[in-house]
Amino acid sequence: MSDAGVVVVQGGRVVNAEYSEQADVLIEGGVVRAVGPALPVPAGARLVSAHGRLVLPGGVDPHTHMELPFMGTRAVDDFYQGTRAALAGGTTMIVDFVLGARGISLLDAFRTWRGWADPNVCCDYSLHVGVTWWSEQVSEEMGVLVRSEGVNSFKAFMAYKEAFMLRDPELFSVFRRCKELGAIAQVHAENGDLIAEGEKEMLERGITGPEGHELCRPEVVEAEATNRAITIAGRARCPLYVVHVMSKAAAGVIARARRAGQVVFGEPIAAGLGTDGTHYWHRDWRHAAAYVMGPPLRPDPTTPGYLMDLLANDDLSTTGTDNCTFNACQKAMGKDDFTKIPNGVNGVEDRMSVIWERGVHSGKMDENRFVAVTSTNAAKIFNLHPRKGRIAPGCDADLVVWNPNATRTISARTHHQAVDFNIFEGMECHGVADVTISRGRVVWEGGLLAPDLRGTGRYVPRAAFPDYAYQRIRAQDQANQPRAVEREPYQGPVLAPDA
Ligand SMILES: NC(=O)NCCC(=O)O
Ligand SMILES: [Zn+2]
Repeated sequence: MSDAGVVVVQGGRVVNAEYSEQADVLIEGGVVRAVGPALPVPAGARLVSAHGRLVLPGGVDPHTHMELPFMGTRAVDDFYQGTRAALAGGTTMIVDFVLGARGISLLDAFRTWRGWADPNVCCDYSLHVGVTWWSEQVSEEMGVLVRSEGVNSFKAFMAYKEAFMLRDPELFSVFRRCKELGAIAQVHAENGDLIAEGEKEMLERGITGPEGHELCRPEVVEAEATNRAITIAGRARCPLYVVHVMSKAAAGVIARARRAGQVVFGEPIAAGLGTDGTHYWHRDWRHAAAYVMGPPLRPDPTTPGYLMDLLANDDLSTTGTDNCTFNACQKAMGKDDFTKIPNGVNGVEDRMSVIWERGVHSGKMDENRFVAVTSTNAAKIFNLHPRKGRIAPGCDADLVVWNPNATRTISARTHHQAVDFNIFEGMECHGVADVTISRGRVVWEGGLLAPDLRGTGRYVPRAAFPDYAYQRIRAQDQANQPRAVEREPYQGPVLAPDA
């Protein structure tokens, strides 16, 4: 099942973000060579039937945290198991985050993450880099990362006060540096000071369970920070990408900014589109703790549908997962104090099916919009397009034979992730990956993963100044240049300042 020679995907409906067509796809050497009706089949080619199926670009998950060291432990889905699971769900590329501690060289942290990922990834991957502190050194290293290491996106945190949080002037400096370098600024938008105060208040009130996690960081805490980040990025005239948009209020802030012409992109995640924060009030502590992530899922049950509406109409742009998984014993580090529950949930395996079910099967978006929000838009924003997120001659042969009529029921008992819980447990989804092809190899077929996938993925460098973001930024800079007013010099008396 894992041959990487010539493959012909026959008889499917090829779906790109702009249009769909009935066509075969000829793959050779890991690259799409031809797309068209009734293509001649080269001798010895492997045939993959897509009759009655859709052929989609493989999913690009722009937000994962495989084996992240975090909150005193380490995420259990590592680069191997996490990317295997991605392939089983139809995702063929992830973009993970380098997150070094304060004071750590960004370059050293980047090399550490490459060391973890390169020998283990089962699909292609790239790396955003977190800027968790600010200095001349950080500024210089951002330049090296862009020029020499193929990084074009940097994430700043407005939360995690004791660990990663930056203050407004630091955010401004990071965003300005991103602008100079042609990078995309990313932000985790929550007000870290208010969260810290809220945590104290909840614990003082005797609220120690997972519900305290949401109560101390309600929607307004996310919306305020989202608005502040957009304001600061606007002043830095830098494109901004807001990761994990979890609330109606924050999504509304992004929608308004986009309608006012700002270059800002919002990323809801599978968790926020597929489930909600009522679980924090579940009587079973382990169940409730499994949903703890930041920003939290929202208890308003209309939130997932609302976020999907905004995703469908382009107020929101991409979908990630923030996949960052912890087992029961790790979550139990916070059994007496919700502030110690490691933050994070699953999603990398189920994102495509959850979005198909809630987005396409529900009638909110069509198959082309599905492709846009699961691969193409992320590929455009992070300068991977058309290599990723598109099926056309010259593109990487990362694609999925998608069965829109089949269903599967999500469960931790059957998923391929390392984590012992699934936040979508019991959800029946239409939309199933029948076959996944990664770098021209059939890696998932008939419910089985190829056995020899470890280390077969590659690091994908990304060039600076993606047109999708920077064309408009350049034009706006040109159009909005501040100009001094030409005046006759003032000729009147001038008061001498007091000595
Ligand atoms: N989101 C979350 O809860 N965990 C991963 C780290 C982060 O992205 O904030
Ligand atoms: Zn994250």
